[in-house]
Amino acid sequence: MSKPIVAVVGRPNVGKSTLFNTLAGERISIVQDTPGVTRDRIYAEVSWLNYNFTLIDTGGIEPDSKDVILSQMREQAQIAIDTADVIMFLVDVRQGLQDADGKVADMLRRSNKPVVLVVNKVDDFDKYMPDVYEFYNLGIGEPFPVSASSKLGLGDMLDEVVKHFPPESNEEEEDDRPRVAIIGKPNVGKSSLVNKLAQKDRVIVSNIAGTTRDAIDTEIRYNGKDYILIDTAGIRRKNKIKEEIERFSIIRAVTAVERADVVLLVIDATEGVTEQDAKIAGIAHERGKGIIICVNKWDAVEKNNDSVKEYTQKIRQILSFMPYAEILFISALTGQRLPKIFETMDAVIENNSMRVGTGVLNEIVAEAVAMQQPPTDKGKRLKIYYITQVAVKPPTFVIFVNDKNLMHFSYTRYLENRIRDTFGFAGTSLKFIVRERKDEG
Ligand SMILES: Nc1nc2c(ncn2[C@@H]2O[C@H](COP(=O)(O)OP(=O)(O)OP(=O)(O)O)[C@@H](O)[C@H]2O)c(=O)[nH]1
Ligand SMILES: Nc1nc2c(ncn2[C@@H]2O[C@H](COP(=O)(O)OP(=O)(O)OP(=O)(O)O)[C@@H](O)[C@H]2O)c(=O)[nH]1
Repeated sequence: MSKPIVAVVGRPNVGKSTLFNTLAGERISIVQDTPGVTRDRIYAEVSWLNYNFTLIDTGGIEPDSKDVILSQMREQAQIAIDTADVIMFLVDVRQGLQDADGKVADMLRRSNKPVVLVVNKVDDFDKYMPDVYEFYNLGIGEPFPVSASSKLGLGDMLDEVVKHFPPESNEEEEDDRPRVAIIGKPNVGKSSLVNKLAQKDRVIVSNIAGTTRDAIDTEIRYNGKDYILIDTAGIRRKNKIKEEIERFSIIRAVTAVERADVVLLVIDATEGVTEQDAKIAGIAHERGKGIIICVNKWDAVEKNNDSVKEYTQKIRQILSFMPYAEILFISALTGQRLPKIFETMDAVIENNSMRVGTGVLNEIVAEAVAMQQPPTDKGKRLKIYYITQVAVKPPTFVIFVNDKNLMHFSYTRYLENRIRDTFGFAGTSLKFIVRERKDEG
């Protein structure tokens, strides 16, 4: 089930970051072993009642002259319109209604996207409510008063936001064709790869029914099998600032990965793997998707016998949080290893939804425990009672133990590796949940 996307739009200083932090809370730093992205406040996972959604901050505007602010706000709003299921339009009760707010409101209204008007800095409802009503003039509906910093009014606001989420069982869920997201930094060759994969077999380029987003999906057929390519390269922005281009490529990646079964992370071989590649890779890793690293432009690299080995080492080092990812050296230009991409995609998708039996799983773990004693702390040894797979996409295992605190990351890693020795699970992350069961042993 892909999570709804909620984008926050608003003028500088209205409190976007504050709202973001309040809603995302500690969840922002949950993934310790993935690089930067979550800490950049570009996106975060939010849980509210039974709802989970991805919050995106399209902002990051430097306050400048009024003209610049307006044009940047339009840009932000456009990104939100292109990517989000629901838009939160944030305004500031202290600054009151501004010209730019009106212009952006017009734009949002025309998009027909659900918009929730949020009036921030209402720290005292009695005092500020009369000023809140002024925002009805924007013509985008009822203003929801909140205080992001004092955590007031957020419940009512979120109730309104989740009301607009698309119904859970839409056509996209029933469609069993694999969905492939092609992500990567600007200029690494994403469009070229999409075109090469689609080639003459491109069937339709269309909006897939049931999605409220405007992403363009391409349906392709290879060896008699259908796939849907989720294209993040099609949308062009005339951003001038480097940080903005980066922010936008991350937002595009988040929204595409959310809907995908398998992710092709495209890296430019002529540049080598970089920290920004790692940030984008982290998006797919966090969401437990199948991952294939496509080292593109391999035709343009001067190679020797060690090139593949050297590139692989460097990738494994910079993307150390995803040692399970498949790596392919390709050329979107010449079509080198195109069949291999499809073959690997099929395998990775299968691995990402593979189930293994509880019996054999427990045998493997028992053997692993016999080979390497579980850790102890203050004379108490970790005991592993039982392991079972509870979910797929990604394969998720629950391990029952005597004391959670004794289950170190390194021992989980060890068990993961033993499980991989038997079942492979190439290209997919595995998730482990440790539960305590005090009554045994
Ligand atoms: N009184 C009050 N101040 C707030 C509230 N929310 C945010 N602020 C303050 O407003 C200022 C701007 O908040 P930010 O969250 O940085 O605003 P922003 O929209 O992210 O700003 P940019 O990064 O410039 O786009 C800060 O000084 C916050 O402390 C609120 O609910 N009440
Ligand atoms: N030599 C070589 N050049 C390539 C290859 N793939 C793409 N290119 C070139 O790299 C440049 C960027 O390719 P695009 O496909 O536009 O890259 P993109 O990732 O879609 O770029 P954005 O839309 O900006 O994110 C173009 O000049 C391509 O011709 C390849 O396999 N080999």
